[in-house]
Amino acid sequence: MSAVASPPVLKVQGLKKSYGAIQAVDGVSFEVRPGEIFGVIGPNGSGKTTMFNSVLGQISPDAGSIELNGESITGLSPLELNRRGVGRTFQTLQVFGKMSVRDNLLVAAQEHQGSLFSRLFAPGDSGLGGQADALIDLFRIRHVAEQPAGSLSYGQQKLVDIAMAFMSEPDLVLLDEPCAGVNPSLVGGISVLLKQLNRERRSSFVVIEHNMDFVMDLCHRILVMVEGRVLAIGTPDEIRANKQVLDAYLGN
Ligand SMILES: Nc1ncnc2c1ncn2[C@@H]1O[C@H](COP(=O)(O)OP(=O)(O)OP(=O)(O)O)[C@@H](O)[C@H]1O
Repeated sequence: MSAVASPPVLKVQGLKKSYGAIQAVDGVSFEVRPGEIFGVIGPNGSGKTTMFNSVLGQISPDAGSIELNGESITGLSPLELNRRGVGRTFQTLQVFGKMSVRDNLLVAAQEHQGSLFSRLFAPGDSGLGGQADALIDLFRIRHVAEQPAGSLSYGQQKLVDIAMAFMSEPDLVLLDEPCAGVNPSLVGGISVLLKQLNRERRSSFVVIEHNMDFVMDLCHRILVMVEGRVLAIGTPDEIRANKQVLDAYLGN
């Protein structure tokens, strides 16, 4: 009896998005395998965020198809994607400064569960307290859990922000520049955390990041985007040794 291979967690085919004359994403295709940490790198303006936002239902692509675990998710809203097990972080912090760290986590989970008014009311526990506490311990933010998130350092707020994406116990998390603005001393810690989450929860990640050391250390495979197109996909070693990538990006 032959083993049935699992479908890719994420399959993107022929994705296109233009803004007027600017072809921001120009026919991008790739697959993310179950349990994989998949990096996306490329120069500023190469279309990484536009590709991300198209996958996440934030903007409508002009063409292309997107599948999650073998099922089409093309055109689904961010809320529907959350319900299907897709989490995300943004380039900018999404924490509520006046709410405690723990309440930020609870609200994030309630949002994923589809409570549209959850941001308007003080959050109840909704049975999610145990999950929040597990993440608080994993992220080593227990000592600040009851403090207003806005009183934390930027780096600590970034940790809270990342933890929030994991409250819905997602299969797939898309992280948009998790190291942006973070003190170099914390970058290694974020990498360790993401590896631990990947190992223990078996979730797959897509990570956009400019910090090359971080990407090369963290990711199993990396996609290089240039001018809206895929220049290369490969392991960190393959990408480092790729002459086209060196010429177009890494060698600069
Ligand atoms: N809302 C928009 N309106 C018009 N042009 C846009 C819009 N969003 C992105 N673009 C253009 O699309 C191209 C791709 O931008 P995008 O932000 O996706 O690149 P990126 O690789 O994520 O860049 P960065 O690394 O700087 O975040 C750029 O030329 C950008 O100016």
